[in-house]
Amino acid sequence: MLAKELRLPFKDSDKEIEQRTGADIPWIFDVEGEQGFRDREQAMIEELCEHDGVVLATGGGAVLRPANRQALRCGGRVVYLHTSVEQQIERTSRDRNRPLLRSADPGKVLRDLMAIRDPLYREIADIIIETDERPPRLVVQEILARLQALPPR
Ligand SMILES: Nc1ncnc2c1ncn2[C@@H]1O[C@H](COP(=O)(O)OP(=O)(O)O)[C@@H](O)[C@H]1O
Ligand SMILES: O=C(O)C1=C[C@@H](OP(=O)(O)O)[C@@H](O)[C@H](O)C1
Repeated sequence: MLAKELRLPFKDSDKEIEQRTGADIPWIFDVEGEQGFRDREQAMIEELCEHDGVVLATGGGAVLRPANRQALRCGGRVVYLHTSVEQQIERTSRDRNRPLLRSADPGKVLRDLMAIRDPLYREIADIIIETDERPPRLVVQEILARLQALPPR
């Protein structure tokens, strides 16, 4: 939706990894482990951040590696779509495609992940937007307005 408004191509790093490997992400986690997936993710993010004029969506763990944070910062503006853990639990409860959430207590996993990742997202974000109880259309409008208000780099 954002890419359409900005008239830019949209890239999803997870989808690109799946297309290139011909395997889905749960399969990559099963066969290569999380580190194997993270290596593929890092290579993909470094490649995609070199493109100009692209809206890039990453997986939620992309901020973990310093190399990814640097590539994302250098590549353009970074927007952190903040969602409370309560909403994350609700939004992911019917989704079986997230290997890290295959747990007896996905709420605890999400709380633990958020404690580690939230400061990392904040470290690199140019813009932080609250998405709880706000439809995607409003979130996109706010991103557009806040991008326009940023001083040039
Ligand atoms: N602002 C929003 N309001 C309601 N539901 C949302 C909103 N943003 C995303 N969702 C839903 O939450 C789920 C996870 O969103 P997704 O974009 O896949 O997150 P991520 O890529 O960060 O894992 C999807 O079902 C999506 O439709
Ligand atoms: O949070 C994570 O570490 C991950 C999130 C996933 O992407 P989404 O954020 O799109 O679910 C995907 O990259 C992989 O399963 C790891």
